[in-house]
Amino acid sequence: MQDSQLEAENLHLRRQLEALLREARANEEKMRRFDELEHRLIGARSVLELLRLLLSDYGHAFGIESVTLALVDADGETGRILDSELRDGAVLNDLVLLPSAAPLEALYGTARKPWLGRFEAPSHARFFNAPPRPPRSVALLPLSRHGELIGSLHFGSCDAERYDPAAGTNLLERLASIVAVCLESVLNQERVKLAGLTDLLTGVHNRRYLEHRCGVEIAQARRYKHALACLFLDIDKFKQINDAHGHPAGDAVLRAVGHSIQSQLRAGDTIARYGGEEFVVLLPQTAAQHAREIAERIRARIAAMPCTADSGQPLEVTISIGLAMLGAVPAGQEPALVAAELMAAADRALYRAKAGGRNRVEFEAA
Ligand SMILES: Nc1nc2c(ncn2[C@@H]2O[C@H](COP(=O)(O)OP(=O)(O)OP(=O)(O)O)[C@@H](O)[C@H]2O)c(=O)[nH]1
Repeated sequence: MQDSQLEAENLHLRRQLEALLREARANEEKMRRFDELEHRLIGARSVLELLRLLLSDYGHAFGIESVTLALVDADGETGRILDSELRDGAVLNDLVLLPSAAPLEALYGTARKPWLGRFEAPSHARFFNAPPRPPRSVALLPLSRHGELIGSLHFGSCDAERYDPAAGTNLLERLASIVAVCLESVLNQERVKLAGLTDLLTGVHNRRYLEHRCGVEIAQARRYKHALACLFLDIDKFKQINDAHGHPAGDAVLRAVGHSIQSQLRAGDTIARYGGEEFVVLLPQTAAQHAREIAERIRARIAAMPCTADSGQPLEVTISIGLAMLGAVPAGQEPALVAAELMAAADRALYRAKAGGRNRVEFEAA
């Protein structure tokens, strides 16, 4: 073989070796980033921290244009957990809550393996929440725990070749297992936390949560000079309902009233059962006139709400509402004291609503 031929071959081999080394280094770097993210996922302390890592940091670290997540939420509990975590009506656009696992079962079949390939709008679009540009290739990862599909993680790329059906899926399967365990763990933690702050009968928050929330809302209202309205709501002649139709009928009325009030509030508002047949609502960033309208609407809806006892007898359910607005607060005043005064003012207004004939709204400046 001639020297020049040997030299050319040598050069070619060297280039090949360099390319392999570059690829090995890139893979090593990818593994390092993967390990780092894996550690952060495992260390996530709240559902929001975990979702941020997955839906935002993961895409940035690996240059993935679109990362979305679907979670099965059959009883609505995950939605409630997220509502209590997300403040001021914030939403997570890249998260879809599914009322059942059926769409995921249809997607993954019994194999429940990651699916890699071209984006197919009819079956994949619902998992990508209308991104600015539809992805060209996707990786769809089933998330299972104890044999049940609990969700699905989706990566979308503008590069049509990025997620190749022939590529190995070991790393993605490992990621899916870790994400499923982490999600289950943080959701369980939040469930326990929420249970301690929820009224078991009505499913709305309890007084303990209200006291904490009221402090937060007052601090925010003072810092940003926002209005804060407080409603004290009490079911009228509730004792008569219990006495005439029994305690279970009374419980059903409490649940229906709690549900009706909640359904009329915005995501950033707070409703809590204060005790017995009393509820408190906090309306941040709501001026007096608007708060009056909301209170009046809640009152009217409940008065019109169809309610029947087990015997089939119609029940007349009405509520009285006291409304108070957070007034000017002297600097340095204890938030707990301010909260107590605000609720006391709403309670005084409620007393007047009762004395004035019930099924009405009364106002009192705090
Ligand atoms: N069913 C049921 N009743 C409850 C619960 N908690 C408190 N109560 C009842 O709520 C009733 C409250 O009665 P009162 O405070 O006299 O008030 P009221 O009959 O609503 O009368 P006004 O408020 O003046 O219109 C009592 O009979 C309590 O036993 C509960 O969790 N379930």
